[in-house]
Amino acid sequence: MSDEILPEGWEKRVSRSTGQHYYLNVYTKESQWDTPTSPASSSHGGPSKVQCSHLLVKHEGSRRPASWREDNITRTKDEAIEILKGYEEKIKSGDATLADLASKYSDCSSAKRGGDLGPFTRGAMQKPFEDAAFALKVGELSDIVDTDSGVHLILRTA
Ligand SMILES: O=C(CCc1ccccc1)N[C@H](Cc1nc2ccccc2[nH]1)C(=O)O
Repeated sequence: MSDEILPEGWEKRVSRSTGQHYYLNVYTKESQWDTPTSPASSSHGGPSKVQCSHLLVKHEGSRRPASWREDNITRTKDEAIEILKGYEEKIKSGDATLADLASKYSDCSSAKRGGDLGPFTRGAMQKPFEDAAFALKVGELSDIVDTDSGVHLILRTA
């Protein structure tokens, strides 16, 4: 039936020659006869969509050196990195969670949601952020990631 629910990233197609229906991986454009039972993976076999939370510390060189926390952010990039290293230690030692620290200190509007950015595919975020996020396993914390927005810690949550 054509109203079946398919895992993320698959679409149902009908073969023009045989009328047989098949399934298309929208990321790799590969097709298969069998009904897919898991989300379509990207060409590198990695996930096609991830969900992450992040903690952003902006600095004087940030694209927009302002946030809900501070109208004019003047800290240097080195100072921002040292601050983020402090948060990284607290998270890794179990003294705090990324969500707690992001809600208090992140210079991104996602701070209001504990740093949660929601699910996203490739192409949605700045490339250094995307590459770091898609390389993480679920539950894994990134190293410090540098983007035009500032410096980030990223936690993959799904
Ligand atoms: O771009 C946004 C909003 C991001 C967002 C996405 C989805 C849900 C909620 C927020 N905020 C920027 C700071 C910023 N730069 C980023 C770069 C990559 C990922 C998240 C980022 N956050 C800023 O405030 O300057």
